[in-house]
Amino acid sequence: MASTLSLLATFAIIRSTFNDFFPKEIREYFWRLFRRFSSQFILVIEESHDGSSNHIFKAAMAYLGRHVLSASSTDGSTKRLTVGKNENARKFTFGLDKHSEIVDFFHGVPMKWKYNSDVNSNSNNQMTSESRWYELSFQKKHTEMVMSKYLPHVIDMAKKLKDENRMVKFHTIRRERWCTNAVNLEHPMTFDTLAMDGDLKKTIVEDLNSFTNGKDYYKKIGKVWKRGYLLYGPPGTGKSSLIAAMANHLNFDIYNLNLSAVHSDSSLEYLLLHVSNRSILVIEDIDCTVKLQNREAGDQTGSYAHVQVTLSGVLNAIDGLLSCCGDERIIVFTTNYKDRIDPALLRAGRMDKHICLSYCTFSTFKQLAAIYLGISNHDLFSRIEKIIEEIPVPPAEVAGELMKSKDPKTCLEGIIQFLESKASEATSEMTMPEGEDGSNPKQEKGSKSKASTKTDMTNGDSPNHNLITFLAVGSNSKTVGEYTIKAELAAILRAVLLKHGDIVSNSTLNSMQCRSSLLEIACGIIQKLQAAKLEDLTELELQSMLASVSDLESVKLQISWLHKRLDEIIEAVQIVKHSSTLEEETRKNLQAIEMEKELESCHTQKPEQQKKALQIQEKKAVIEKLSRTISSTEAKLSYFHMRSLVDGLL
Ligand SMILES: Nc1ncnc2c1ncn2[C@@H]1O[C@H](COP(=O)(O)OP(=O)(O)OP(=O)(O)O)[C@@H](O)[C@H]1O
Repeated sequence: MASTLSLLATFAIIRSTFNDFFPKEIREYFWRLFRRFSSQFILVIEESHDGSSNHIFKAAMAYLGRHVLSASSTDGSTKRLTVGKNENARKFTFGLDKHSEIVDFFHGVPMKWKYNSDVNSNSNNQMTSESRWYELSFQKKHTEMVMSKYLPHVIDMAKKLKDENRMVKFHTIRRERWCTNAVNLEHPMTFDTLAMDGDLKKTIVEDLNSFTNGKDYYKKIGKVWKRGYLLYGPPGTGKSSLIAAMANHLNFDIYNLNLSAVHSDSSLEYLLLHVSNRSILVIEDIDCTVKLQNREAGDQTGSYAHVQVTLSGVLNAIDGLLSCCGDERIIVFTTNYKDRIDPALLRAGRMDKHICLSYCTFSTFKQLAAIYLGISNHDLFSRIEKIIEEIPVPPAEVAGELMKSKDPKTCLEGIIQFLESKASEATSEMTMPEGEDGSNPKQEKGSKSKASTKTDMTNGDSPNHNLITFLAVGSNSKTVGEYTIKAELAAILRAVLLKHGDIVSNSTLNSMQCRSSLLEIACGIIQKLQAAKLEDLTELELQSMLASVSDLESVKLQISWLHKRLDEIIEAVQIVKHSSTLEEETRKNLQAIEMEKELESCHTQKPEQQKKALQIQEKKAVIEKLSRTISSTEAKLSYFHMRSLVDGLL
């Protein structure tokens, strides 16, 4: 490379001497002659091409913008560069100044770039336009390589640089359309400042990187280049922060889709068709949209009655044909209550990764202390470790406490005080009498205790490890055999073990605490069924129970009998729904017969009378068929109407 540079420098000196001694016309004659025999090739890349802007010119501008600083000048002279930054760019952009040259080495081959510009003026010597072009010169023998490799490389790199340098935008909805003026997302959260347990952060980053580098892979397997993440966990555990970190890491825009601001599936469709590639579509608090299913079934009551988006509209957005209209897209659902989400949304292939964000563990606390106070250890850490593992406190609350003082000792003492007061609150709640349903009235519904939200990341295809529930062993717990379980469920567990044996003995979870938790979930489901009548249960509730049972089965709990019973109950609930439709149909047919009869009596002409009589006969046949279906569905239902939903299970 050094010898090439000195050659270029010598060439430049000869050229300048030549310019001093010969007039322009002679110089140009010599240059033409020289070029004819020269082994050099020059590509002229003009700003516009065939009347529109030249893609290669723009790419060259962006590419050289990055390389000008490190590239060599052709003759060792000072490089003249331009520098600028526009509002939507993250960094400065550099460029070659007029008539400047640089050499870029591609696989060791020198590529000489020169930037030119010329002002076009009219007869009054007024400037009308400016022509700009690059000259790329290289040795003729490299022509093939330049065309097939170097120019595509310039274009690819330019695209990457442009993506890297653009500001991340945050798009919101206004009147069922994306706002035209998206704001810059200046959220400072990155994966460096996000505190997370164990390897979870590394796993997420690797997953994102392999997704963005996976264009060819997705093409090869015939799958749309998109990825779905479900982020779940209690409030303040970092779901929104994780989304911001993802967007900053990938430099992807965020499209915040607030479903309650969308009033029809067609508006949803429109919005999704106008989400750009390389973006993250966020649907927060998806558990609220579970109501979608009820709306489909005609439930227009409640706080979601005004929302018209249906479940199938949302499903179509995730994995229907609509989802194919775009590339390199990420869809993120967030929820505080995973168990309230419609199981259809969680089915394999829809949400590829389920990420649980949990309460603050000691490891998360240490990361937060390093971020906020810049300390990796302190004498007070051991006290914090003891308390923090015992109580559910979201990272957001710990972060709030860490901001109260910059002095580590004062701040950590404040945190200890804060955690201790939380612990004493929790103790007083534990000793309060339980509500009718056995729940602690003070504890937020759906929230789990600490161990139940242990951070984990599971594949959407194998939902399981999020079942571990923390068991408060105390006055509310009882031991049945080797297992400790909520006192109110002890009788059910005893009956289950008696009838089905040790259903947890083959479980993939080994500790007694985890096994007890699995049994507690199963018994909780049985308890709900035991207390309910068929008409009390919605299909949604039952599907959610079924999802939990499937999760339990995936960790080898032997409860196929409970699975089968839930399937039967769901079928019965569907029959109830169906039978009311059948009854409605029968009523309509009866009404129609009455009308036909009246019309029949009005007609004096025989053919008309015969026609009406025929129509009446047809309607009667339909009614007969309907009543046969109704009585067979009633027979099926009577099984559950006459006995408990768990009859024969215990
Ligand atoms: N894991 C974390 N690491 C660092 N900071 C965090 C973390 N979790 C929460 N925080 C801090 O708490 C604030 C609130 O957290 P965030 O909004 O991300 O929680 P969330 O889970 O999205 O809550 P919600 O369910 O209420 O929307 C963040 O702005 C951040 O400062």
